[in-house]
Amino acid sequence: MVTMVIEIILTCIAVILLLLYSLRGHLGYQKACGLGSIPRVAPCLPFFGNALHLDMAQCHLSLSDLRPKYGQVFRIRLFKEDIVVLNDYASIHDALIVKGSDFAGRPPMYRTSHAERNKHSIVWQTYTHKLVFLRKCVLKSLRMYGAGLGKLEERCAPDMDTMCRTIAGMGGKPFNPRTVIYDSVCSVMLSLTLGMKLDYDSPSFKTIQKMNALFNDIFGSGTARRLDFIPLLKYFRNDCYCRMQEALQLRDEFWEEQLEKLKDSKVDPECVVPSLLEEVNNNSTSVNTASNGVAKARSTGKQKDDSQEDVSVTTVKEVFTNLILAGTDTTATALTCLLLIVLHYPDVQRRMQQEIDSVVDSGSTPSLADRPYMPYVEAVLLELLRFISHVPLAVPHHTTCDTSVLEKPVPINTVVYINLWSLHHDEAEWTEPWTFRPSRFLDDQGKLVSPSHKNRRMLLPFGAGRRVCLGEILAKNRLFLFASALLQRFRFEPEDPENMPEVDPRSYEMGLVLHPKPFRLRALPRNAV
Ligand code: HEM
Repeated sequence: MVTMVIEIILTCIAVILLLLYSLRGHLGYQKACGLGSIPRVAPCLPFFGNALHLDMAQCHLSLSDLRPKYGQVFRIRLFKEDIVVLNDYASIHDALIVKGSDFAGRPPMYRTSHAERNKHSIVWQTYTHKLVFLRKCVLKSLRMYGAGLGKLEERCAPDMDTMCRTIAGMGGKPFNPRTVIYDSVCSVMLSLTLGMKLDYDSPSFKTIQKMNALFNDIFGSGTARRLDFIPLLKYFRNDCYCRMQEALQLRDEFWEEQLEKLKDSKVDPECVVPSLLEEVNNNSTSVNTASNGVAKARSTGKQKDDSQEDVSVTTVKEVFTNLILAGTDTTATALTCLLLIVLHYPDVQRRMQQEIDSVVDSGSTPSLADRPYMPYVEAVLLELLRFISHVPLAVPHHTTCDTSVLEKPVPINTVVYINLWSLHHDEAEWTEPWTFRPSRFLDDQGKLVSPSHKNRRMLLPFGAGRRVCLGEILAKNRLFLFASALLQRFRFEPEDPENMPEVDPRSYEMGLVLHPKPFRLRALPRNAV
């Protein structure tokens, strides 16, 4: 009896505390916190905030709908968290470029801090010396300049060839292009990061596909976010939590299998994973040296800082997972969307093919050296990234100090969403934003407008500033190589011209990135090669 009374009292205290906590926002707490000058979206309910009024599965659409009423910068509340949303070029530029490091953090989230992933990751780590160091290492290994570009072509060639042969093998019958494109893009990513190729049918390749699919669910589905707000759900067999455990297990299995192979002399030592592992080896050597009382120095003789010392095998594993995930779904989806778009805009397909045929010798495949001579193809790729904006809210940012956006104060540790979707579909800036129109990026002579042209400045599909996408140059080059090879070799036609799948990106579904609904097409060989 006494126990029951105690339990009831404790439950009442817990409920009162919870209510008081969730009412803080309504009692002027936010004003005290310094977000008072940024309009807050209503209705903001106790405990839930705006969570019940936003479509969490298509948050970019809900947030963009709020812009006419609340302006370019507003804030929403999801459970106990206030989130500032930046919706136009002026505010995004101010935060990411002018204020740079102030907005370069990442918020702590249960899904990313589980198993301490955010301490090792590039995508999820907040703005630390270690992050800056890791970004530098990866960029150096990817080498998207000079001779590095030749290497990229070499690494892409076998997978592009497999992709085109598989498509040709369909013999003009309708098929869903997603899988074949996805496998080729994923294989290039594995070869760029590990420095070796995996067979598409190998168990290791299948493990990666499965791991990617699980992470896609974990970060894509709106309901998965509940775990960040209510981590206790993990004790109730929460779906997202179970998937997270499974994905990490697959990642570890893959890693155990590959680690031995990575010691093989055939592996390119300059690729991301081997070169980071080398860094770890150097660290352990120098730590041992330091513990013997000798000066703390790397094998190269240079002084090193804490950020380098902190790089462990766990870090390498996490960076590898980041690159495979971020580098596959984004590019594969953009290419799949391009095929859907050319079904709807046959004139775009014809003009791309005319340009490719006029620049590339018959018998050769397009190379990166051809890029400057193909302004129309370039304009199509820019318009593709604007039109689909398939990373619509970028990755959440977090303020690293008390700062401001467009002179409105924003306190330290505030979550900030960069609404690229709204930026790229703003009717005041883009004429007919829901129409696919590559000519926005061309001048009267059909040349690509300069990077300082308003339309190019306002196009930020990779974000900007300190956390700009690490794969931006790789992605642009790979999109060019894959897109021009596909259009050189095939004419794409709808399976059923009367019943074409929707091209409007407002109909796409959210995963890790936005995806069009599955569709089928016919690929008819052209005779250019
Ligand atoms: C069409 C292709 C791609 C698009 C549209 C895209 C877009 C983005 C965006 C919007 C962000 C978030 C920027 C921010 O936080 O403000 C990002 C981050 C990132 N992307 Fe990409 N991306 C693409 C391809 C790639 C590729 C191929 C790689 C592989 C190297 C990659 C690796 C990353 C990484 C590691 C980050 C996290 C950077 C950080 O947090 O410091 N992405 N990407």
